[in-house]
Amino acid sequence: MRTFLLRSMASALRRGGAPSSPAPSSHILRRSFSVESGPERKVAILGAAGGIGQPLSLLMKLNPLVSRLALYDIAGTPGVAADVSHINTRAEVKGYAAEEQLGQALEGSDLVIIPAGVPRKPGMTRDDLFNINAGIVKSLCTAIAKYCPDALVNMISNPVNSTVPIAAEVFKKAGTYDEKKLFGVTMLDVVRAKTFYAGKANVPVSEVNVPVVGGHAGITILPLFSQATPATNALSEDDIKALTKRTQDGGTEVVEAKAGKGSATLSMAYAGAIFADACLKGLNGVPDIVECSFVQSSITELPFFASKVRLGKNGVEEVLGLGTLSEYEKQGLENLKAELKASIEKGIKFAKDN
Ligand SMILES: NC(=O)C1=CN([C@@H]2O[C@H](COP(=O)(O)OP(=O)(O)OC[C@H]3O[C@@H](n4cnc5c(N)ncnc54)[C@H](O)[C@@H]3O)[C@@H](O)[C@H]2O)C=CC1
Ligand SMILES: O=C([O-])CC(=O)C(=O)O
Repeated sequence: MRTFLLRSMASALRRGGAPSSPAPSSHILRRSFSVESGPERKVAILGAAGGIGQPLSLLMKLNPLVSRLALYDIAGTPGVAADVSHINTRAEVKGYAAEEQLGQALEGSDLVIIPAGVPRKPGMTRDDLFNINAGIVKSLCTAIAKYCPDALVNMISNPVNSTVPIAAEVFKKAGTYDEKKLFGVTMLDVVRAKTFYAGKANVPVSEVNVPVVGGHAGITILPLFSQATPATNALSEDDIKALTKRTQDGGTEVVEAKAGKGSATLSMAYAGAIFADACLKGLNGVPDIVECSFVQSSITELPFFASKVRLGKNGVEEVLGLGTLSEYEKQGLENLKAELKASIEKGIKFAKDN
């Protein structure tokens, strides 16, 4: 079944003179998002009025798998919720503006997406956000444990390498931890790796796949271009090194370009919406949904690690292995472990001490 959204976008394009069949944007959306509806699914976005939260709220409102959309923020929610609620798609939108409404926002959620917290400014690392964002994530996860302990959680707030372990500890303390349900969103690294690879290898970007493993900060981001598809012989070792560095520094590239006005928001909202869609498809029993995410893992000696993950009715169905790595990638894997381990331990210690 095509959604109203797809039909109306297609007809809008036709009105604008674009070829009537196939409509390019409906094609794009078909590739990126679900076009089927399905069972009732409630999604809550915490931090919904922020730079990521607003476009993410829009994209989740366009997703036909969502029947209820709860938008929560400590500032600016009513305006965003009223605005998004006028869009004539399936999801019924409600805004929740103050801390005492957080419980209502969360109750009955199947999926909670967290882009709440401060973003970087030029010169900062993601870890510089720890002092503020750790406390925000901890209090939001405490509420999730209380009001929707069975929901899947998509953690966007940085530093992801620490905020995911914080969330795990909070859930453990509350007795609600299920490692299958907690995801660090590293999808933007995949989105970037695909875009940069397609440009350099001169292959159609819509066909590209590149796994990105490790974590979500600097050298902990490890794109596996040796496994990129479609494969190409056109790239030299130097090209691969440059692509790897650009993927690792993608966030900083945006922070610098925004020159003090925040970090990636639009591309992150896109990546977050794609990942949330994959989680919902998994919950709905769609087979063979595989995306990269930072999850509890035993594929290396580190307790959390990003890799390909098969999604299913309970969240993580299977954490997939790393596959065959090139010598350069093997080195990258060894190089990232110390930093990733320290970030994970910092998150665990914070949650235990606070
Ligand atoms: N995982 C990833 O790949 C990426 C992660 N990020 C991270 O996402 C986070 C958000 O970034 P932006 O949206 O650009 O920031 P922003 O400052 O534009 O928005 C953050 C929103 O969170 C809200 N907020 C703060 N404390 C809250 C609380 N206790 N409860 C609910 N809402 C609260 C604020 O009111 C604000 O609306 C940052 O930590 C950023 O580093 C950004 C890009 C990519
Ligand atoms: O770089 C940042 O601070 C935001 C982020 O995580 C990204 O864009 O990958």
